[in-house]
Amino acid sequence: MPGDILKKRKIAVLGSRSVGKSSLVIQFVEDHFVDAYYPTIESTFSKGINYKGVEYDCDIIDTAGQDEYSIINSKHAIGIHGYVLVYSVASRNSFDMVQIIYDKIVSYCGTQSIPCVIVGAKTDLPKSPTLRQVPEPVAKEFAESIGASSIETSAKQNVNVGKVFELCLSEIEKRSPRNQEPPPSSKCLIM
Ligand SMILES: Nc1nc2c(ncn2[C@@H]2O[C@H](COP(=O)(O)OP(=O)(O)OP(=O)(O)O)[C@@H](O)[C@H]2O)c(=O)[nH]1
Repeated sequence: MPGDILKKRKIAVLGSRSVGKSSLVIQFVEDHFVDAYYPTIESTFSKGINYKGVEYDCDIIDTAGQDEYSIINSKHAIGIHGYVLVYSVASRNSFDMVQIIYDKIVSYCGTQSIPCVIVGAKTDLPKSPTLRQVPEPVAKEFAESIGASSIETSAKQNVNVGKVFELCLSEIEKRSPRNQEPPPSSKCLIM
């Protein structure tokens, strides 16, 4: 049925190495925390997400950690509906990397903005506020500047994990054509 096809969503999770992308996805899909570190090549997980009463069949693509030399290619763009860009609140470099990745995706896709959630992971890690390298308002300001949502999470303590994917669906649905107001010039005037 055409209605079923519309409810399939693909979400790509990107960020620097070891920021907690796999842990976030595994906590969400499989309900447990992975303490060990296994660098990811690429894995796709499937999960049904009920958002605002609608069931979405989501493919969540957990990608390999990126650095400034990594290249965005078609698998990061074609068929992807929304992005989860992850940094660690204990690593300023990983936050800078999120901004680089965002610019690369926008430039690869040739659009002005993309449906995206900026995620500050590992909030349980800085044992004192002085060990935190990315203050929440800084990330919020960046997210607002690009029209994205932002949230902080701990996969270890299962804080805000489900919220990440709800926000991502919300960003995707906000931009879906049927939720857009037609531009004023194309509005029909019934006489
Ligand atoms: N304290 C704490 N550690 C975490 C959290 N999330 C992930 N980690 C740890 O950070 C390490 C890296 O986590 P991964 O989820 O493998 O990171 P990744 O971003 O998928 O790494 P790549 O595959 O290299 O890109 C692991 O040892 C995790 O246990 C968290 O919320 N809190």
